[in-house]
Amino acid sequence: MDTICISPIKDCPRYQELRVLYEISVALKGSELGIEKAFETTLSLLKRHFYMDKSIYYALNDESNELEVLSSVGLSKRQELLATYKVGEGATGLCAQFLEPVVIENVHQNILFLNKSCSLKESEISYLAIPALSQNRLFGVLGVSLTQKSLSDIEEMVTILTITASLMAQSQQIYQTINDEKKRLKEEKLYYKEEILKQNEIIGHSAVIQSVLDIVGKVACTSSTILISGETGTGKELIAKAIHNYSLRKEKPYIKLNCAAIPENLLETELFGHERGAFTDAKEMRKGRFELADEGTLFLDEVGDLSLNLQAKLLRVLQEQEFERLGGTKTIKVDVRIVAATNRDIKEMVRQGSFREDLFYRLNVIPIHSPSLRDRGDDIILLSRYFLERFCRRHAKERSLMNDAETLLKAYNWPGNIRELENCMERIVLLAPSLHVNAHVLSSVLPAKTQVDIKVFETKADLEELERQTIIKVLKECSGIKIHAAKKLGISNRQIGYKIQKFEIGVEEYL
Ligand SMILES: Nc1ncnc2c1ncn2[C@@H]1O[C@H](COP(=O)(O)OP(=O)(O)OP(=O)(O)O)[C@@H](O)[C@H]1O
Repeated sequence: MDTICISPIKDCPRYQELRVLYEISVALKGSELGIEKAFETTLSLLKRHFYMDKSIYYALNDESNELEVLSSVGLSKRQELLATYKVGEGATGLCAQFLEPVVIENVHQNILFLNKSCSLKESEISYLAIPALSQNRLFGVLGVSLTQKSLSDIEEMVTILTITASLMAQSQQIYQTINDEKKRLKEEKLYYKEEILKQNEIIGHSAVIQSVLDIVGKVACTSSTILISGETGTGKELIAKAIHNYSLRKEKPYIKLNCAAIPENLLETELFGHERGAFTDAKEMRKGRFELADEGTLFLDEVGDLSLNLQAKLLRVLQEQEFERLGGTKTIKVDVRIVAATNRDIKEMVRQGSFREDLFYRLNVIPIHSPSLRDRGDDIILLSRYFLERFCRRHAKERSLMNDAETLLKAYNWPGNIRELENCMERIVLLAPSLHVNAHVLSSVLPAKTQVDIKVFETKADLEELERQTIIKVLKECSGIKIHAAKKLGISNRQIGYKIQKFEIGVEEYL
């Protein structure tokens, strides 16, 4: 009987080469996680399979235009450092310059083989330098030293090494892209972190804001409930964040709920969450803000807008720190610090019966009043400069306030407080036609009814008149009490006394 003898495919030399290339592609697949290990495995596979003396991958340093060893098998660390080639220098450099393989058949007799690493051995015969290209761009050079035992067909070897070098270049390209992206994201994260920190900074030297910060410092580390009152835009939320950031809960969640921004029928779900199927649209269970804020701080903004029904529910949570999700029966216990805020006159609401007295006392354990901007004296200037600088940076512009503009800022009433000032400074940065912003330009970005007649600011006398008017206005507001007016204007008692005398203001009129 005839027997058919098929030689095993493993014995075929082509099979072995393809097998090595396959193993190399597998090794390089994981290179986006760390290129060193993948390249080392690749170079080891080449060295072992083709009986090479050394296999080296040089990466092109775009800045220095030099080829530096990224990975090698057969070189010591010191030799790796020595083996740096300029583009065009020696066989490795020429390969990078002409983007073509360079073959040195006898390394012992060829001046192009520079042996900068001082690692040449007797057993080495030839050297091949292959450009590592990806999308026609040079990423490095693959250099190998062949021995007597290495494959005899140089052309075949060049083909295999060209495929390998191209795979290595592709891996390097992917790795570099991922690394560049990671670096960019890291820098961006740092930038936003700093921006957020800066935006949370409470700016102000006035006595009124310093006393607020004093209270914040004292109560932040306790778990007491805090009620922040004050006009809109005075920084109540900023104070709430500062309380959280200075507290022992700072690593835990800070959750905000604006009670006025959510429709009454949804507010309960927002606060306490709901079980699956609690109502038609409740496809999944959802945690409410109380649960999300567990171990952290819950900021209830515009708490004065809560309905009486929800006030009763809130009171229960505050008393017992427990509640049930909508449609649920399980009682959930939480440890939440409440900071509430309102721009309404809550005491008046209690008197009128629209706010529960018991809830008011529960919330008002530590009252903090956020002062209006017009009561912060020179903080107006401090804050304007701060916002101006911030928006200049953001919009890459340069603007500065002239003296008459700053005087006008202090004279203006700021009904929208710091938020209004902030918006005003952004408008100035975007709209002011020139670097130096004067009162005329400033008045054009303030609300129409407050715009100041430009003529007022034509001379020094005009400015003094504005100052006189401002002092009279504040004196009237303070019923002629100089010490109060001085505080409000952010000047000393002596200064106000001097100005009253200078402008011949009859204080008695206002007493
Ligand atoms: N002292 C301050 N320093 C720097 N920025 C401030 C200061 N106070 C307030 N701001 C800024 O003013 C804007 C309004 O502040 P915030 O939202 O905290 O006011 P609010 O009193 O909570 O307003 P509302 O009552 O309308 O909710 C924010 O952009 C905030 O960053």
